[in-house]
Amino acid sequence: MQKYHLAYAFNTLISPVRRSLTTLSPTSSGTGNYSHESFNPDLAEEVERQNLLRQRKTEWKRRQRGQTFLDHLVIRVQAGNGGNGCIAFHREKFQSIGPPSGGNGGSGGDVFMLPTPHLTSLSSIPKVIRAEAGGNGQGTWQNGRSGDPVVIEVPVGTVVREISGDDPRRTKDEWDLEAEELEGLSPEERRDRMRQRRWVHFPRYEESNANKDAFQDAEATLYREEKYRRRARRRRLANPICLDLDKIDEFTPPVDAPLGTPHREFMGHLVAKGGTGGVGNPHFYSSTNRSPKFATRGTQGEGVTLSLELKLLADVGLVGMPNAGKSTLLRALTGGRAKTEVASYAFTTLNPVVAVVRVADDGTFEGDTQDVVYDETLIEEQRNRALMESGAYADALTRNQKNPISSDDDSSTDSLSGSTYSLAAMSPGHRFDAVETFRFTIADNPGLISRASENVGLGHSFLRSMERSLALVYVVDLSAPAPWDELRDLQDELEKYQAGMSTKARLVIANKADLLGGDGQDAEAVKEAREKLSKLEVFVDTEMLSAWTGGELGRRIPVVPVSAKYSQNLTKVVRLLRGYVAEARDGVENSAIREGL
Ligand SMILES: Nc1nc2c(ncn2[C@@H]2O[C@H](COP(=O)(O)OP(=O)(O)OP(=O)(O)O)[C@@H](O)[C@H]2O)c(=O)[nH]1
Ligand SMILES: [Mg+2]
Repeated sequence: MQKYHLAYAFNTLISPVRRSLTTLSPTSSGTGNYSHESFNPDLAEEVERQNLLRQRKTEWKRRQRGQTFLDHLVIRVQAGNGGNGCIAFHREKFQSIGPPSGGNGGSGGDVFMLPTPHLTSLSSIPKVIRAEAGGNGQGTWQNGRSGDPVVIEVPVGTVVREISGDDPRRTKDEWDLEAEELEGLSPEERRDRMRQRRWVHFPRYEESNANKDAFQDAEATLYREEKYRRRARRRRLANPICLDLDKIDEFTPPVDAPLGTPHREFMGHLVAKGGTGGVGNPHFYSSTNRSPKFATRGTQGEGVTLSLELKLLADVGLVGMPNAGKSTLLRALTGGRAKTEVASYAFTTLNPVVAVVRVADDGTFEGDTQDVVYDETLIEEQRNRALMESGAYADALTRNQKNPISSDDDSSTDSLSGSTYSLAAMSPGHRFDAVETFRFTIADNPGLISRASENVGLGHSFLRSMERSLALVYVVDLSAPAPWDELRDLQDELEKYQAGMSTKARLVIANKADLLGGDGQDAEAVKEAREKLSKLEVFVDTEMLSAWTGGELGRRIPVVPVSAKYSQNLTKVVRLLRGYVAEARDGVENSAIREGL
């Protein structure tokens, strides 16, 4: 109970400025909706500044304690420039005046983006990525080598959007840079600059080249070709990159491909194309120009600014206030395998953690045992250390040995509380002997509090990892004085993040039910607990459902009282979740088939 108040004390920790601002307007519900009379641009600016500061602090908090989880990032990608063409003339013994022999420049490296299943965070992606430039052409018809492509590996579930238009973060391309450079110059100066950017001349031949018809013809052709490139660029700008990398694409050659067709590795989605190489002087050789002394430069590779957003793909997302017991629940549902921290202070979990729930045909799941206690991780560690020092593990079999821990000797009694702790809970043994027939992923998330949309607490940006979940589950603390208020706030915050998001909620888990009803002997306490639960059910059935499109959904949200710490009543939770996930997956598959048709 004390923890609960602590969490709420956090909620009320608002800066004096914030407090003065919110009291200004009667219409303010914390979303910046100030009434017309009290609107003051200075104050609005101050609110925005405070919001930004809080947002930065939130980001900072989420990267604390060596956590390398990163779910949004802006990167600059620059494809390689094309290499320049070469001006050379062939020379060999007894042939002092040979034909032009300059090689072409190599093309610049492209940049690809490839979804990879083994990544779970964007933290390994550098902020600036450059592909290699193509090599310059050389004498004796040697073409420059092409620049190596760069493949950016991103986690599956990343959404890539190009930052375009007038956004100051957008990278300027070669046309923008040239337009800037030419601004305010006289026509002659402009022509000279444009020539410098496009042509390479044989040493000391720049002047004479400019006066030659052959060069002027070549220049006219080059500008004509440039028109196509400008048109292609306009088309590109009108269609900024938008990729949803939610599945792993693989390149498979067609089944009827002829034998010996090279199997190319799929490198991913092209995000920036490398520049093309310039042409060497043999390209300009003709009957009227036997010794061309000019070649073209390579073009610049495409440069794009991309915003990456990681929307983790977990089937089920847990939503709850801090300390509601989401992390404990995740550990209980996964047989202790989920590596998520549990502690009695608010905002223990700073970033989403995804784990797998394995279910057998008869509805049992991995870790489906009632004699395991999932305590706070620090306490478990201390207990574990004490057990190890006392030699309790000396005879324990390793998990690779068959039947790792027998049910008779896998528990030891805690002398302080008298409760029984299984060794299996402390060293998660994979005791799931039944045949797994269904599995789904579940994501534990940081706590969501009211006013999270204003970046109070950890903000609500982590909800992006739940946008794609097939089902959402509210986790509330049943021992709290008014769990229905928690639910109301959670629903509000989900809606503020994305309208309609709360319609994905399928289940309300009333956790910490073990704290109610006393020891079961006190009839009064049991009655009180029952009343509280039924009040919560009535709230969910009436107020919460009516908030969703006037209750049109026609779906009831069950309220399940559980104790995550003592693994009580979790089989029902898993059974329900399994049903929702299977139903949603079928729906997704059917719609995919419909779209395919
Ligand atoms: N008695 C009891 N305590 C529980 C239960 N579930 C969790 N707790 C305790 O509640 C506290 C908070 O649990 P967490 O799992 O860290 O809660 P959380 O929702 O993940 O909290 P944040 O990560 O801060 O958002 C811990 O001290 C847990 O031991 C339960 O079913 N019964
Ligand atoms: Mg947690």
